[in-house]
Amino acid sequence: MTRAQLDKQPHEVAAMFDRTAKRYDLVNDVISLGQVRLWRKAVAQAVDAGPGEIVLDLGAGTGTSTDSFTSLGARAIASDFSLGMLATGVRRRGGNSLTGQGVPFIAGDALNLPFADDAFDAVTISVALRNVHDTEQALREMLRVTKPGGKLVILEFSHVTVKSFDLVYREYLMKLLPKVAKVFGSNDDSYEYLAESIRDWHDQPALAKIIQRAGWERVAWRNLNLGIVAIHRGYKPQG
Ligand SMILES: C[S@@+](CC[C@H](N)C(=O)[O-])C[C@H]1O[C@@H](n2cnc3c(N)ncnc32)[C@H](O)[C@@H]1O
Repeated sequence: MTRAQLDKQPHEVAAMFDRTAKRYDLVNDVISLGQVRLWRKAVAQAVDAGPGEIVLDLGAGTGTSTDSFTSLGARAIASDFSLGMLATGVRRRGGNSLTGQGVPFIAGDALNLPFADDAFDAVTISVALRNVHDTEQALREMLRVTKPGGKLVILEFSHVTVKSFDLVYREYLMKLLPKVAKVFGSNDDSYEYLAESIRDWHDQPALAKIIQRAGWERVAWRNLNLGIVAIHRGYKPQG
């Protein structure tokens, strides 16, 4: 378990996201310099879910990550344990948590999902696995609720692969990012935690090993923006 995960208990993580919920998407756009929109498109392409398929977006927050799947015709469910993030997403879609623009918002803990076995064609989690207290248990739960042969797609901050750029990026991450986030409305330690949790997170091969250990097969990854983020993919064994 990483240092940042050790420092914050699950209820503290949920409370932190409750506090940042209203400004979350704006701050995300600003601190990623708009790149988050491209990352979401790449995730939707990796999930590649068509009409009739059902996708679980875990740690979905306000549901912005979920929208990229419904725009391709799939059905998608947004699930998260921060009621503040879910409520913000529901409000933006006109108020009904079960029918708001076709995306149901379901409160649930990634470590103990409120869904049946083999329920989803694909399970995905965007910039949220890092925040879950027990990475491997979350990956096992995702495996349980995915249909045999179904897909896992993870978007997560990762490790920059070009050394000279890594030095610049780390300066931005640890010094500038928390300051920029504060200007746009975050007035607590949430974005210091964000920066630390990114710095302390597994690199690409280490995360791939954890995914395999949890039972997924054919695990592979693709770097975006020189490894600032990576998309990991895996499949649930057929039988
Ligand atoms: C950085 S946000 C990502 C939101 C969204 N996926 C996106 O791409 O914008 C991380 C989310 O993970 C959620 N989260 C963290 N641990 C969780 C857990 N154990 N169960 C469910 N959600 C969790 C937080 O509440 C938060 O909304």
